Amino acid sequence: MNENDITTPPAPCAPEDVRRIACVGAGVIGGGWVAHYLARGYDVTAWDPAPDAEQKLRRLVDAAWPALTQLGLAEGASPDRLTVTATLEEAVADAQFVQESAPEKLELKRDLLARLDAAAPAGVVIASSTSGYPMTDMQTEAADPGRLVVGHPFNPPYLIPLVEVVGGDKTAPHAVTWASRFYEVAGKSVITMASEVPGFIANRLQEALWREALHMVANGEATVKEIDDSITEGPGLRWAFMGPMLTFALAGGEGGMAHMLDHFGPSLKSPWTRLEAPELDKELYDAVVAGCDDAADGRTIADLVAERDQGVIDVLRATGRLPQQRTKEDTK
Ligand SMILES: NC(=O)C1=CN([C@@H]2O[C@H](COP(=O)(O)OP(=O)(O)OC[C@H]3O[C@@H](n4cnc5c(N)ncnc54)[C@H](O)[C@@H]3O)[C@@H](O)[C@H]2O)C=CC1
Ligand SMILES: C[N+](C)(C)CC(=O)CC(=O)[O-]
Repeated sequence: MNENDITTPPAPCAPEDVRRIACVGAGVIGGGWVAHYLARGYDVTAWDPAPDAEQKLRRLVDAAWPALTQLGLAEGASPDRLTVTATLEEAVADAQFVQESAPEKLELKRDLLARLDAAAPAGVVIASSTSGYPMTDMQTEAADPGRLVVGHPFNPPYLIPLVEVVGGDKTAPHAVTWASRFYEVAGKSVITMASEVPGFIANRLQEALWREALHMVANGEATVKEIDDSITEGPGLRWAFMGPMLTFALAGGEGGMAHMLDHFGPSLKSPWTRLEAPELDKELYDAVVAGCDDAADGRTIADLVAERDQGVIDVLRATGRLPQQRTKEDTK
């Protein structure tokens, strides 16, 4: 959308000045957002139509609080700063940011986002936690679609840092910029996507793995336990600190990603997955090699190998699969 076509007013306050957040839909993810925002010292209003929603929400926050306390609470943070309202309108009336986390049903999201848009103060950015719907498909009923963005979290939002932010065709670019900055200020790690793609980035990757796993179970090729062990005892150990691209660059030894592609590129055509492999043409080859160089950010292959090896040892230790490191004091 052209910035000149935008009628969406700017947000009434800067991302740094937000104090009051509304969370609409308070199940697994909405409740997790509530816990996160409370721990970061915000005042939170929540609304959820389920009759037992308030008890469930308060139980979720209480259960999360010890972990959040361990991580370090913001000054003044308290579960007492949560207000559960009787109506959606009350929840958002005074909000400076709205996070929608209602069930993953397109019609429901369309109607709810339109209701939130009608009730929230002008310009306030409204983010949807959707796991995969493009905002273009959800913003169809809203009077001001310009302030609607996707803010896709990971479970539980109070511990997993990533939020993927992206707008739809009718989202004002300034709303996307505002939301990304807001999430950073609120302690999240943000990827602002340049364009919409269903499932965003991380869920497309997770879903590919998940579909392949389901095919293997359905065909009797692997058990559920073998699938889980193959990740927790294998690649999952590396993915906690190094993504799949740089990890595979190290499979190319001193030749890095270029050698990895020369060596293993042909196996893209082997029947290793049920997904169709993309053509490994020069453009893709160069983009992957250059992307790895960018991600390495000046670190040599030797630096990355040392980093990976230490990371795997740290993860093995942290998950109780290696003895905790003993200090000289312990061994006296
Ligand atoms: N569960 C997960 O791991 C993740 C879920 N998400 C997304 O978060 C959103 C919520 O999912 P969950 O929390 O898992 O679902 P959930 O089923 O745990 O919670 C949904 C909540 O929405 C409430 N609700 C029902 N109708 C509503 C309405 N019209 N307006 C407002 N609230 C309504 C329900 O009472 C329930 O408490 C979905 O869009 C989902 O795709 C995103 C990331 C991870
Ligand atoms: C299962 N899920 C598709 C709803 C998962 C997510 O959207 C993100 C996550 O927490 O992995």
